[in-house]
Amino acid sequence: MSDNTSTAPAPVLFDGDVDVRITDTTLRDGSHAQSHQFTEEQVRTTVRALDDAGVQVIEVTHGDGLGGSSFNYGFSAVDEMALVKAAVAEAHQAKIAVLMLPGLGTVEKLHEAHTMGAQIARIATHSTEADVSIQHFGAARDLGMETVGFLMLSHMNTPEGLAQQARIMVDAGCQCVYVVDSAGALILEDVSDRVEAIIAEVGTDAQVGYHGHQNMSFGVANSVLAHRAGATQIDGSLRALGAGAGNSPTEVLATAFERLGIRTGIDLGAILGAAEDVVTPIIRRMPVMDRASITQGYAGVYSSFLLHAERAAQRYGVPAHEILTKVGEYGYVGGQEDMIIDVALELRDQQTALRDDRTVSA
Ligand SMILES: CC[C@H](O)CC(=O)C(=O)O
Ligand SMILES: [Mn+2]
Repeated sequence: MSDNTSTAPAPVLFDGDVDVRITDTTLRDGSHAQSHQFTEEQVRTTVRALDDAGVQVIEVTHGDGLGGSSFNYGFSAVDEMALVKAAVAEAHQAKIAVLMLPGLGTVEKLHEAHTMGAQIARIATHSTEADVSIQHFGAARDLGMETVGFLMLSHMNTPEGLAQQARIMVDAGCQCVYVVDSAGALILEDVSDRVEAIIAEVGTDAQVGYHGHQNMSFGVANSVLAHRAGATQIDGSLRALGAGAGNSPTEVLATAFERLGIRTGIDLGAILGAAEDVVTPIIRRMPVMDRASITQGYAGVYSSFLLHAERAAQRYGVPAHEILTKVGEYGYVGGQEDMIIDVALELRDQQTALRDDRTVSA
């Protein structure tokens, strides 16, 4: 493992005078809403627009991270390494980040992405499973990459529990730990309490970030509170393009932070243009707050389960929001996508039994 102990000075990661660094994930989390069908040309134009607007980090990979292109998660239209390479070629000031889930993505894939020019490795685990990321942080630091840790479904752990998980990541070489509201389930102090707890644990050993989803419409407000609590890296997505009801819109984050006098280094005119003129025309499915996605926020269900639930709903003739409610009750987490089918079958059987009862008693 690499020599990156928690006694290292706080990482200085930002270029220029910014108070908060925005990472745009249109080309990664947004890939869910696009059913992973981004073309190389779409990646190039989006990166160019984000880079021109002054966004410092742009994430590019399959929606489920490196190695996500598969039967289970959906095949990408274009190999993600080609997309990473294209993004790197278009970015003049922005760094290209890749995300990986240990187990789905491998260290080998990380090496490949680094060879393509990716500079930041974002390693994601469930909010109670940080230990599975240890070797990946070591590998990323050995490659000289900047590192970010994603504690997914952060609502499923307490602030103190999350802080302990953050410590594991930081000791492994993570330079910024994110509170990841994968379900859009956190509301205001739920976020700031978690950010504060992590800061209390990691101090100056690492930064803290926040990644929001819009299922209950709190992405931007939560981001502001996260920043007030000490978070210095915040994620967004143009036009909110992302899983579930989408992510905190990058263009709104930039506008709101500017109004609050919090410097992001982003040019407002340029980012509004990027959202409106570059990304809007290519969107296949605009993320919306509807019955299914709001249910996800309320029930605390992983945002990227939405399309899986909708497909199962169609196939087995049961409502998607009912599937998602049950998935929330059972506490399924990322990686358990196949259980959505089981839930749909369970609901279908219940429906059939109810119908049969009615027929008998009629
Ligand atoms: C693929 C990892 C995951 O979807 C990361 C993320 O964006 C989230 O949990 O919200
Ligand atoms: Mn997400």
